[in-house]
Amino acid sequence: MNGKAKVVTIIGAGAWGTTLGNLAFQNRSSVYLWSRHSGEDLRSVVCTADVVVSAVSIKGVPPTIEKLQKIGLPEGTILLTATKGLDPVTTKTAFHLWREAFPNFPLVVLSGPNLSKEIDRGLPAATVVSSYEKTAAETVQFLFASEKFRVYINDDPLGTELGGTLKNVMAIASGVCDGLQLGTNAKSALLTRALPEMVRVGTALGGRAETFFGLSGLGDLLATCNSPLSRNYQVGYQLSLGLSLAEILERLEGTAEGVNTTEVLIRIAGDKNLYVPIAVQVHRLLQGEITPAEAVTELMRRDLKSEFDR
Ligand SMILES: NC(=O)C1=CN([C@@H]2O[C@H](COP(=O)(O)OP(=O)(O)OC[C@H]3O[C@@H](n4cnc5c(N)ncnc54)[C@H](O)[C@@H]3O)[C@@H](O)[C@H]2O)C=CC1
Ligand SMILES: O=C(CO)COP(=O)(O)O
Repeated sequence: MNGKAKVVTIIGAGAWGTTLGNLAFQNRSSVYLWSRHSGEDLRSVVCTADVVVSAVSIKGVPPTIEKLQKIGLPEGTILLTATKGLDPVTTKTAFHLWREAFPNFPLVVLSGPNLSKEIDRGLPAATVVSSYEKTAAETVQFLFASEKFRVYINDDPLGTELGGTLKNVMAIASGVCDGLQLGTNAKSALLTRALPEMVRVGTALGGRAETFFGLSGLGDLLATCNSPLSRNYQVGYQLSLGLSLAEILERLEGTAEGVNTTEVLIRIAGDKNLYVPIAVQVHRLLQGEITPAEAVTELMRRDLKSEFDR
C-alpha cells in the first residue's frame, strides 16, 4: 500500500484519537473513530482498515490488544500506537505490548510535541512516526502529513516512544517549578537536567540516545513542560498551589499519564539501578511524602558532582 491510506480505524475517541482522526480525514482518508462506549462492532471497523490506530491511554492498551487478538486482524494491517505510558503490570511500553501480541504485523509508533488542542486549532506542529518497517512508517507519514502537520520518520520506535513517555514525569516537575514561581533559571536548569535523566532511562530500555535529542524527546519535553495545556504540567502546577492529587485528577480533563509512569519508572530504576533524581522527587511528591517546596530543596542539596557524570 503506497501513498495515502484509504481506510483508517482509530481506537480511542479521547482527545488524541479525535485529533488524529481529523488529521487523517482532512487528508481524504475514510476514518472510523471507535470508542468502547460507542456500542459499534469493533470487528466490522478493523477488518476493513488499512491502518488501525491505538490512541487509548496505557491502561486501555492490554484490553484493546485482547479484543483485537480475538477478532484476528487481516494480514498486512498496519498497527499504529500513539500511547505515551508504561504498563503498570509488566512495566513495558505500548510498543512492546503490541509487538509481543502481533509480531508479524507492521508496527509504527507516533510521538512528538503534539498538544492536541493546538493541532485542533490548525496551528502548525511536527511529529515523528517510527518503525523497523520503513514502508509502514512512510505510509503513516503520508496518512497524516499536511501543510499544518509535518511528519518525520525514523527507525527507533522504542526511543521515539520513550521520549514521549518519560517527559510526562518531567512535565509534572515543570508544573511545580512554574507554580512555585521559581523563575527562568530554575526552569532552564530543570529541563536541561531532565534530558540526560530521560536519556539514561531511555537507553537502558533500548532506545538510541540521539533520538532523545529530536522531536519526540527534547521537542516533546519543551512542549509539555512549557504549556498549561499539558495535563501532566497541570498536575504539578496544581500540586504546588496546594491541591491534593485526588482533587486534581478528579477535575482534570483527560488522562495525565505521568502519574502512573512515575510509579512504574521508579520500579524500573530500582531494578536497573538507574539514577533518576528528578523522578524520585516527583514520585515522593505524588505519594504525598513531601511538599513541592521540599522536593525542590531535596534536588538542590544533593552531593555536588561533575555535570556529565552518570
Ligand atoms: N492529548 C494529547 O495532546 C496527546 C495525548 N497523547 C497520548 O495519547 C493517549 C491518549 O490520550 P488522550 O486521548 O489525551 O486521553 P483521554 O483521556 O482524552 O482519552 C483516553 C482514551 O483511552 C480510552 N481508554 C482508557 N481506558 C481504557 C480501557 N480500559 N479500555 C479501552 N479504552 C480505554 C478512553 O476511552 C479514551 O478514548 C495517552 O497515552 C496520551 O499520553 C499523545 C499525544 C498528544
Ligand atoms: O503528550 C502531549 C503533548 O505532546 C500531551 O501532554 P499531556 O498528556 O500532558 O496533556
